[in-house]
Amino acid sequence: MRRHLAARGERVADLARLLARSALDTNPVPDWDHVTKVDPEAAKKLPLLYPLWLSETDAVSVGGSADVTPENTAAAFDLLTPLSTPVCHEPSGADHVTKQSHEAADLLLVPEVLNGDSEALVGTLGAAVESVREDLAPALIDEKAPWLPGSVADWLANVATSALLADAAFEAYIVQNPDSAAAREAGVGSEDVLSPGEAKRRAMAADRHLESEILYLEYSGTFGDDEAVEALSRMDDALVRSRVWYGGGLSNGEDVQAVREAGADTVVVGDAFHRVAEREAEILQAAEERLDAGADPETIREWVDDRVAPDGPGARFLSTVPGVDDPLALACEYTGATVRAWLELRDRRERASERDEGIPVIDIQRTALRAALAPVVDDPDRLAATVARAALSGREEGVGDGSRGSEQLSLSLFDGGASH
Ligand SMILES: CC(C)=CCC/C(C)=C/CC/C(C)=C/CC/C(C)=C/COP(=O)(O)OP(=O)(O)O
Ligand SMILES: O=P(O)(O)OC[C@@H](O)CO
Repeated sequence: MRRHLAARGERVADLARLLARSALDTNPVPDWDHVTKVDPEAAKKLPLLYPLWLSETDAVSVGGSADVTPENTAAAFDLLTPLSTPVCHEPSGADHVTKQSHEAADLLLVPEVLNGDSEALVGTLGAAVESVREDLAPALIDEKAPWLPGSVADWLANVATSALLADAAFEAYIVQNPDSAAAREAGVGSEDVLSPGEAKRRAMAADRHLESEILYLEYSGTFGDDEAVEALSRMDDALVRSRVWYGGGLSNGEDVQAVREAGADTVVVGDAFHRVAEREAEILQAAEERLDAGADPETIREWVDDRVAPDGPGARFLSTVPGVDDPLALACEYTGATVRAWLELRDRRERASERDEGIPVIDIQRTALRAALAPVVDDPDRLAATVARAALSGREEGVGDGSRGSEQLSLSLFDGGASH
């Protein structure tokens, strides 16, 4: 009888939780399964056909804790805004939010670190709110309605600041790898790492008091394993509103499954994505030496299949995406398309140089690049032009049309080869 009652009590509790989490779900952050974090610093490269790989993820988040600047953030947004996938902005410095980032991002993610120094909890946030209220918002109002009287413009800037904060999603971070750049940035030392019970209690405070849209368990660079699973399991029953995100060291399906089963709503993958670009640079360099520009797709495909391994970066990244059934086959397909597109772009660039056109112009119509991108975005012309322009741009310069140069692609046509 007691067992029966206990079972009934559990069912009622489950139902209450379900109601609290679904019917009454007021959290504006979508319940994404998989987010890819793109670090804008130049050392973190993107695969040439990054839109293909990113078409598998539910959302992209632009941000990093070291060497991020307003300029490299803007350059990353230039590459990513033509994607059909939502793109979030996760600033780590007060000056990272600019007019351009504000216009480009679908969602602003605001980190607040629960186990770091007070700078990382509210200090940087305070500086950012001040800069939005006193600089960014007045500049936006002035641009849209320069004729408004000063007092009205000031009132509107106040309203705009509140709107920006109301639309943002706050991330309550628990930073658990003291050896990471994120921990250094947030003042988290080894003594600040939380036990699963402490993590749960701070998560409950963030959920119910701070009303954080996201509770982010962060092991940046290393997999949290049993300790992370334990913390997530404890949080799972305890939170009512926050989405639970896990990030750190994910590069295979088993680890993703473990943290999702423990209660992570969303997994975040960073390094495993950037490693795809590192391997790609090697493959493309080899392709330049071994394959003709006019090699047929079948020959390219066979050549690529010999070089893409089940434990290589492409298959590993894709194995972190729930719903990708055959990561190796997809990695071979995307790498094959990349080799084709790259050999063709190089060929077109060489011909343009032979014609001595000064700044080489590549017509993206009828290219393998455009054909590869067409199935994954709404506007393949714009995206193919963006990718070709980024591949053509030098390390520091644009291509003479006012666009910013990009240092992020795995390789550059400007210096005639892979950048590694
Ligand atoms: C614009 C508004 C309203 C607010 C922004 C307020 C800001 C910038 C808060 C940042 C506070 C801060 C310094 C957080 C540091 C922790 C952090 C952002 C970790 C995430 O870094 P990752 O990019 O995940 O780490 P890795 O670079 O190690 O991958
Ligand atoms: O780079 P990794 O280790 O995948 O970590 C992802 C993310 O949580 C970092 O903020």
